[in-house]
Amino acid sequence: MDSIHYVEHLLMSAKPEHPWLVLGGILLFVIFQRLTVHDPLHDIPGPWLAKYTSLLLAYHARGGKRHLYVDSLHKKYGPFVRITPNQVSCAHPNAPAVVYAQGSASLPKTQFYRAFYVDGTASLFSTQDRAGHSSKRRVLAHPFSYASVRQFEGWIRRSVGKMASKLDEKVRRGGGLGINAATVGRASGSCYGTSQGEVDVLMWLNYLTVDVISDLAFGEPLGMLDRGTDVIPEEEDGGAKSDATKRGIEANKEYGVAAMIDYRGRTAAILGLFPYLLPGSILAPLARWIPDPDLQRGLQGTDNLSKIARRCVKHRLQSNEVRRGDLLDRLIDDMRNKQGLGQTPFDDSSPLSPAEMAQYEADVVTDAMLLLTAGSDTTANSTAAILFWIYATPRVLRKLREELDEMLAGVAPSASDLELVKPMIKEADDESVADILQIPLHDQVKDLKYLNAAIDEGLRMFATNAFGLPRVVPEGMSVNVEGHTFYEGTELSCPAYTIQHDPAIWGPDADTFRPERWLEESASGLKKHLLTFGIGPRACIGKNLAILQVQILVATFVSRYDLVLRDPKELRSVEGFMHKPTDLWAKVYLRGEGGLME
Ligand code: HEM
Repeated sequence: MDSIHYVEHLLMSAKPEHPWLVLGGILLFVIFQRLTVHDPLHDIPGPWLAKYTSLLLAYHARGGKRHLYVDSLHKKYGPFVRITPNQVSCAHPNAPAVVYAQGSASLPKTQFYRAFYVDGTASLFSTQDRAGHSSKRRVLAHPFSYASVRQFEGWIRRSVGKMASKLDEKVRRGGGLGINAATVGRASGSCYGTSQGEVDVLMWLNYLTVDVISDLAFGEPLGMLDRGTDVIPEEEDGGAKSDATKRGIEANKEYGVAAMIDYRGRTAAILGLFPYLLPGSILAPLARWIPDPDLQRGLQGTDNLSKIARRCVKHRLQSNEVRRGDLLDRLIDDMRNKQGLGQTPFDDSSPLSPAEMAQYEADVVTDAMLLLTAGSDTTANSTAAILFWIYATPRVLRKLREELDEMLAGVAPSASDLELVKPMIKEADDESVADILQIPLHDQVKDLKYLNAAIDEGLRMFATNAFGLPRVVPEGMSVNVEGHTFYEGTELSCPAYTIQHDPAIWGPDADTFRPERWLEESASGLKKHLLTFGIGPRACIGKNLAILQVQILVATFVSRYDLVLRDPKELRSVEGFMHKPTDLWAKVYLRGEGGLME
């Protein structure tokens, strides 16, 4: 046994109290080192403890309000604040262009992202080095181009149509919506108070987006909308469930998919601040000993999600199903091409060795799981936040309805529109065709000015991506941000929430939801300050898919439903890696049938 494995073995077999001794030792060592070695960030202000340890930031990350904490630091110390021994938060309006620069000036991701490795494998998202990232990004760039994403519109509208049909049916039955409100494992597990006559709209958006992305990335919807819950049930009917459900069994007994994604993000947001606890470090096994149930749920969530992804990918690799042209097909195609395999079937005659097949599968699984985790709750949370702001601001709701009514009046999607949704027609039964037809076409809504302004404004106000995404100055390089020079090893981040609420950029009404600001003459310079999807070479690759869904969803809700929000004054939220509403409880009525004045 070599020394690394020996230490790993010792840690794995240590009693629970020993890791704390190790952690304490590490902390003392770090403080000693900081006191004796030259500190290149000595002139950057910030809380004194941040000079020595990331614990203070981790404490606020654990509380789910890191962005508000960092925002308060900027209010106190100015645009540059030291938030950990190595990291400077840069809230100057010009900072994002440098920190997230393109080309040779681009800065790689920090070690923080190792918190997202799956079974030791880096995904497109968590790959740190620039070259490795570029080659992975090339693989997925085409499937996520606008032209490709348009081909998924049929699948998306089928799921949105199914969601609308379910909501309609329950609303028509009367008594409002309280369906499955108490289901264990719903999203962040944060449902509160009574559900009488109300529905948590956020949960339905989660069912929808998990179904959409599993349809595109795993080959079929995971059946959340059908069941009205995102908990994949245990075997209960002797095998009558869908294949996808069967493949999820055992992987998801306690929490819903949204909850697993949520806990995973929260855990990564904390562990990512301590690289020596992350995969690749010999101390990584210690993370499993930290006595924090939420943190352990996050680690378990990653294991469970990767099990679901692995089963779905394996099923596709081994099946002789007709190609669907979905993201999974494309991931598999690209990997096969890269390995010069063409369409060789994956059976006993495969030219691959078992080890090669295992690596091949691990890569596809990691990216399929990335798509599920990066592409589902982000879209649901952003849509929920936008709907909150729209329904909480009656003036905006009225204006938006005028615009939508004019566009949709008399031009409801017809059978000929099915041309646009061809890719899924061969799979559609009469019921799902009827569902699809009640949903606005992307072509009808994509260029609506006020709709898009309301979406941008909702994303600005809520900031789904709220804390600063960290980048590191690489070896041999230095970076100048507004007169401050940062040297190799320094981590830089731009706090999206703070920048998106900066009165110097947005004016004195920066904290007001006012879509009109995006339509004014001065608006042309604003887009670069909206960091929702990130900017630069690591910006969101799924933006086209996300925007397409958000536009269709917001148009569907606004033109179809009245939502009477339980609390129009506050959208409660929690932050892990992403910032998300905890819920969106509302009484739901068909438009004009109750609740809201037109
Ligand atoms: C409104 C919804 C979404 C938001 C707010 C969002 C936000 C972001 C942000 C801020 C990043 C940069 C992260 C970083 O630098 O650490 C990112 C990256 C990424 N997103 Fe999204 N995203 C959304 C939807 C999607 C969708 C639908 C998908 C795909 C199905 C997706 C896939 C990805 C991937 C693969 C990356 C990593 C890209 C890379 O490193 O090259 N996202 N997203």
